[in-house]
Amino acid sequence: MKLFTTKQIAGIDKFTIENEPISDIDLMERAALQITHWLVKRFSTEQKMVFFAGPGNNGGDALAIACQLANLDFVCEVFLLDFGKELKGSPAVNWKRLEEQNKVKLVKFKDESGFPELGLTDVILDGMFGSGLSRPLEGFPAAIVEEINQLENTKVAIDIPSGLMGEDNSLNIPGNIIKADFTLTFQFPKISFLFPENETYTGKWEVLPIGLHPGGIEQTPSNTFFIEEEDVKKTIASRSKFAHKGNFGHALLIAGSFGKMGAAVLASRSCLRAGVGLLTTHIPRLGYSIIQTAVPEAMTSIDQHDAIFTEFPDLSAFSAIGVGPGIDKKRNSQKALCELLEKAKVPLVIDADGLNILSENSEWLQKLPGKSILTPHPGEFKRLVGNSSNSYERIQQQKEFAQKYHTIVILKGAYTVIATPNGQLFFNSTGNPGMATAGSGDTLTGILLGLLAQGISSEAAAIAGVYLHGLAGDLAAREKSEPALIAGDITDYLGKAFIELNKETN
Ligand SMILES: NC(=O)C1=CN([C@@H]2O[C@H](COP(=O)(O)OP(=O)(O)OC[C@H]3O[C@@H](n4cnc5c(N)ncnc54)[C@H](O)[C@@H]3O)[C@@H](O)[C@H]2O)[C@@H](O)CC1
Ligand SMILES: Nc1ncnc2c1ncn2[C@@H]1O[C@H](COP(=O)(O)OP(=O)(O)O)[C@@H](O)[C@H]1O
Ligand SMILES: [K+]
Repeated sequence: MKLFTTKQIAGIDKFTIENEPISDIDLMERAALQITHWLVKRFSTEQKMVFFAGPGNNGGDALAIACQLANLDFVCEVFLLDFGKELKGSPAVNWKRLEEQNKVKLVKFKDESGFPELGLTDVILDGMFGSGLSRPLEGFPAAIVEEINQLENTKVAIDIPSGLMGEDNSLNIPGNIIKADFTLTFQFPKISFLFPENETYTGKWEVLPIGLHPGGIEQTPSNTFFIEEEDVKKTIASRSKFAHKGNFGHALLIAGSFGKMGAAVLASRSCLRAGVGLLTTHIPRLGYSIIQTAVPEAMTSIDQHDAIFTEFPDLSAFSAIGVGPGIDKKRNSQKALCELLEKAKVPLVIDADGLNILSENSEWLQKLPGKSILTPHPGEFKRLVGNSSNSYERIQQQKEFAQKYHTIVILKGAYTVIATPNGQLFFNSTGNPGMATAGSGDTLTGILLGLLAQGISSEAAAIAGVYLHGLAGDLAAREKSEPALIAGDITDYLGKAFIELNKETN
């Protein structure tokens, strides 16, 4: 799914109005109805619905929802922020409809002194500002936001919490943004919802489709995407009846050191489960019996060193190479990594200590084989790329880095972001907080390596790998719970993730 800026979404709204065609007021009614349905399912008519409406279409939505709910026997009150200007267009039509309906208490107020007393169970609907917000809130509307944020009542934001920008909030004033429990957003997730620091404003968010015109969506260019099932299905081909293991690549994984052999085991297992034909795991001498026992399907390549990575086998047999999980950063390992970068002719997946070594030797980044994949978590990213003051800035840095070094950067998190060398960004839609557990990054490295080794392009392997990793985590969490989920479960559920992906195709 393409993701758009709020400005682009306004353009798609306009396109829909002109080309469906549908009147502005009917589109607003359709959007409002989606929210009304959601509210009716969640709340009872015993709870009063208190709306705060602004001067634009977001306010217009609030008025339309109030009208619809009142017709369904909900007690509603509307408080309209009065900026001294008459309402125009659809918001004005909806205000008139409410006056004529005569079921909803309507109040206009100009300053904080007009702020109402609320009952404990009243639900607050925030329809003050939506995607038309042009600058951070200040003065009267900011004071109302502050009052609302102090209340314990359940708060539902219409389209976007008032005060929050759809993309860049670096210059915003944190106290002047509504902190909602739920945000019901129209048609597309707003990009700012995907950043961890904005969870406090959006609460749980849901996308409600409002039937925007497919032609408008198609013709609006975007280089930012939300990864969904259909983006991944096309990457995972079904196997020929006559397939043999030689058809699915030979991966080399360099992982583990004394005390960290688990990383090599986790990554090896998930590489195999991702469907690779052959896997050779290169490990220090003392890890030999561990890997042979824990992962009998893998062949081994044994380092001359007992405890760390200092050399690698002849590379000619391998279709992709993974390096980093648990390798430590000793001087000889650094040297070996540098040599690997110089000799490798196939894409690498570099994770964990592999990335930390690169951070300490940034001039080696020039040596990366084209279309290699780097998988930093935010701490590794900071060491590799530098500081950033917020997530929006960080993904700009990520984009530049991927372009500069012609590499794919996977910044791991709740909404993992993939940056490609051609300037595109892909946000992942799967995964859960149960995956915040030791070793779950190692399993991702294994999956990426397994896909890459099968000849899947680096971009497609990154997108599919991240999605499948999250999906396996989601399926595992369903049965194991989030707290009890451990990294190995992700690997164990990878099979179910492939089946789930296939299910829809048939
Ligand atoms: N036909 C459409 O375009 C649709 C729009 N929809 C709704 O319309 C919203 C966007 O509506 P609008 O473009 O009217 O914008 P908003 O309703 O978000 O706000 C625009 C108004 O707020 C004022 N404003 C902006 N920033 C301000 C600030 N910092 N302080 C004080 N005033 C400020 C503007 O001057 C303008 O009067 C969406 O979020 C969504 O809720 C939905 O009804 C779906 C259809
Ligand atoms: N809250 C979360 N929601 C979804 N996925 C998560 C969450 N927390 C962590 N993950 C995923 O788990 C993995 C953690 O990787 P990493 O931090 O490298 O762990 P480790 O170093 O222990 O292997 C990443 O793929 C990340 O996207
Ligand atoms: K809002």
